[in-house]
Amino acid sequence: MFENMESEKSILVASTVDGYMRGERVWEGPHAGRHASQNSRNLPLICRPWRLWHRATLCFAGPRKASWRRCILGAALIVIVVVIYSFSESSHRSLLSLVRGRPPESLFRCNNMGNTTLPHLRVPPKTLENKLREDPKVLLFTETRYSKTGKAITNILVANRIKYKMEVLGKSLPGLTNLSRGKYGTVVFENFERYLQIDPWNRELLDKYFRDYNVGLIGFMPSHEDTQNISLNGENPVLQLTRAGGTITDNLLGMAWTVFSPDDTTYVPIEWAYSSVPHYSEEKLITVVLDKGEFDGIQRVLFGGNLEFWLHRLLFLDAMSYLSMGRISISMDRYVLVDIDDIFVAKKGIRMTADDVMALLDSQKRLQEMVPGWKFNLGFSGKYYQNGYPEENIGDRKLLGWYENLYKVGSQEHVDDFWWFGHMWGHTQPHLLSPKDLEEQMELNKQFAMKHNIPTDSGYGVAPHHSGVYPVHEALYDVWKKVWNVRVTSSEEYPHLHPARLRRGFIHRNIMVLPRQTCGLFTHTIFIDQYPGGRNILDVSIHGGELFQTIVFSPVSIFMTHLSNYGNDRLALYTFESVIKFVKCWTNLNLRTVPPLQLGEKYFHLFPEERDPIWGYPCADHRHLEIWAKNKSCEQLPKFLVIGPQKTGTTALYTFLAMHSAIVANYPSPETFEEVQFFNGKNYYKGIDWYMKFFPVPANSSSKFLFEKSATYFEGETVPNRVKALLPHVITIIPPSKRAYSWYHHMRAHNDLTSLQYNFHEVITATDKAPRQLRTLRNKCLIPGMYAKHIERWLDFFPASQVTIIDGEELRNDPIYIMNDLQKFLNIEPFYNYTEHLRFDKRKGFFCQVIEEDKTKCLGRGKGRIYPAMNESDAKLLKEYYQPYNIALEKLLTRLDYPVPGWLEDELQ
Ligand SMILES: Nc1ncnc2c1ncn2[C@@H]1O[C@H](COP(=O)(O)OS(=O)(=O)O)[C@@H](OP(=O)(O)O)[C@H]1O
Repeated sequence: MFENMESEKSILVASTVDGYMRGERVWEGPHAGRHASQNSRNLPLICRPWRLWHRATLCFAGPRKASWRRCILGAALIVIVVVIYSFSESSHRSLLSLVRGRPPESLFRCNNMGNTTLPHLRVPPKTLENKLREDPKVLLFTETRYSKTGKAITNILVANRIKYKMEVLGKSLPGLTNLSRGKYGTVVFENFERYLQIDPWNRELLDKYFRDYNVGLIGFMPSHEDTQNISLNGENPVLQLTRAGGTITDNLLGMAWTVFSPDDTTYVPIEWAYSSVPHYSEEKLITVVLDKGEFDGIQRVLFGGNLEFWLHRLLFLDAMSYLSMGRISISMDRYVLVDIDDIFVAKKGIRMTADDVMALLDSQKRLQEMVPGWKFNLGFSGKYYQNGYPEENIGDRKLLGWYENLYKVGSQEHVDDFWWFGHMWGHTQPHLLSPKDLEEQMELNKQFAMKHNIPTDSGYGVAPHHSGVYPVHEALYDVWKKVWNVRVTSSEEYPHLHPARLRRGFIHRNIMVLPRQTCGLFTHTIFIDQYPGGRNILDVSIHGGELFQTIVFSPVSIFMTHLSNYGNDRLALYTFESVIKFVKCWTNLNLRTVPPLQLGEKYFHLFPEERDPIWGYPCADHRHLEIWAKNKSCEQLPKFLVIGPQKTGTTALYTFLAMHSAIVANYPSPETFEEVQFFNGKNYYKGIDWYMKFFPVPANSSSKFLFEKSATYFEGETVPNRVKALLPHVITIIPPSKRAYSWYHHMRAHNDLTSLQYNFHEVITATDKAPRQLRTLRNKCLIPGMYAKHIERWLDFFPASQVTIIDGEELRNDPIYIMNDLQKFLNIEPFYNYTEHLRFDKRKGFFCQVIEEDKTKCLGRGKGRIYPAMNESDAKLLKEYYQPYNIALEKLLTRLDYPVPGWLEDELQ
């Protein structure tokens, strides 16, 4: 094979030079080679040595034999030009041969690949009555929030999307009062000693929980001693752990590791892992042991140390699966797709030659043997086709199959060997183009694809530098759909580049955005001996390190690589063949590759909760800012929100705020009663560009406080999380409990049929058997008044310092005091003295805006309606209904250092 490639290479060099000698673009069509070489004047620099060589040959064989002096001079010139050229272009490539060093080969040899039938995940026995709840969590006891092993554990849990609850112990021992019934599938002690130190009463409680729910324990031994004697009953030690092995009862029937020692401990496999994998030279081996629970009926997996060694991380996952009877298990399927971006884009000298293309194809075949369906996914920018050195231009053509099928147009075999997607015609970032230019560029790339028989129906697209995918540039989504019918893309930037394990997907306007991973190779990491930090860094990543763990911990991985990683030292081939081999050797995972569209569907089938995006604040991440259109500014986003709930005086607050010269309210939305209502409901899916249109474009000099009020935000389940990601501040206000009554009359005033059909009493006393519309009305009437519950949800996302709670009754009765106070909370300048601008209007019965000396402007008829007072029995009923919520509210306000409103005291009497 190697010999064939060599001979092929020499032919290719000759063909290229010949093509350029003709002064044409070579191999554009089947008959391109037929013209005689007439036009050799305007040769590119690269071909000059060839001309000199041609001259030199005349010394010996030409019709006009030159003098010997001229010949020697000519020869010397050739040598000088070649040497200078070779060195000036690249220290790694020489002009005539483009010969490079040998690409690296995998150092790792797997002893058992393909020879072992690996044990599979232990499924919960069907006969056993398993009392664990569905969707159990892990309960993790850590020493501090930042302890090393604790962090390693949470990183693994987060990467695998395993739910957990963390209890930071500090100096105390575990409080077991909040052990929810059957909720935890496994309990993990970052320091196993803490478990042993629990007082007998609490220990019995915890052990009972383990037994009742068939839950096991994972513990890590602190590393201060080499030998630990573990006594489970406080008397005779039943386990002796040493950091060089274990005197243990059994080993795990896990899913991830493949070799079991003959004497039933993990010592041998771990020793083998340490010794067979390059780069790991630990002095002491840490073993993992299983206590089968024969002593007290509780199964425990104990790690003799931390999780630094890669194999232990797999064992940890296995242990959780085993101890939770399979409930906390991750799937065994892993989908891996490798994108090669920048096809045709790389600069001269670091592009792929024909040899590189053959190596890519050979590697693809080898990968297919390990991973069914493996195909590289090529993203091209047609503008740079044939833009390299001659040998590289042959590489370009070879990717498309032109060379071998010179006389068979339309049968470009290599085109079909790969999957293809459009990158961008000139590799320009979409946010830098006008929508019209963007469309033109995409059209050009598509025309290019059609001309070269590249398939255009993959439904996948990738934007250069991820620009426009996230933060979303709507024009990109529009044009992608229009020109390419793109339905799936990928980005490293959502929600942020770092940390990589937290990258997630979302769907926007029916385009699936998948998280993309880096494999440690970038456009300029192309030679193994120049790998940043040394080759060892890449090799560690492959052999159990970051890259290996990315594949193991994410069911779907799309890797980003570039054309240059497949030329030069072909580092991408080395990297992927090595890591796939390593994964196959050490795990039972089923590796697969499917085309991007299928991959997208798979991803959101696995993680449906990720479909909905959470729009982040673009200015908090400098990378996002760089790929956000220059005409956009975070100054066009509100600085705070008035979030409701409805009927608590929010319109009065909104109006009074907007009176301030430094505060600017949103433009009214005609669709939703003037409120924007972005963070709840469907508007959120329109994206932040849509949202920003409700606010004035900031003038350079102004530092206005933009805000909006949507009374529907308060009780929306998803709202606090969405607001937190986008806006730095939020305020909320609190109304009296009679808001339910006000809301009911508001609905009647808006001719809501159900509220007209049923009286207030019928609404608030409707049971769950009542007609659906009545139940909906009842819920909307009553649920927002459970203030404590909703405010607690907001406080899960915001520090209390970013939330202010305003007493709605006070706002109504003394708005001047409230507004002056609020200005201080929001740090708004200049100070606006509301004393001069608000006045009580006797006719309206409320405070109104002072327009002139003797003139006020009040809120419209819809605010401060006149309706009969609530009857006493309903008031009593509601008082009882809201009592537990009001008690919780009183506690909450006291905790947050707010005065308890008078109306709340009344309610609680
Ligand atoms: N200054 C002033 N003028 C008029 N109304 C005032 C004022 N301050 C507070 N309120 C009370 O605000 C209640 C309406 O609340 P909202 O504006 O939040 O209602 S809405 O959700 O926007 O429909 C409204 O409720 P109703 O009395 O039931 O109409 C008022 O009691």
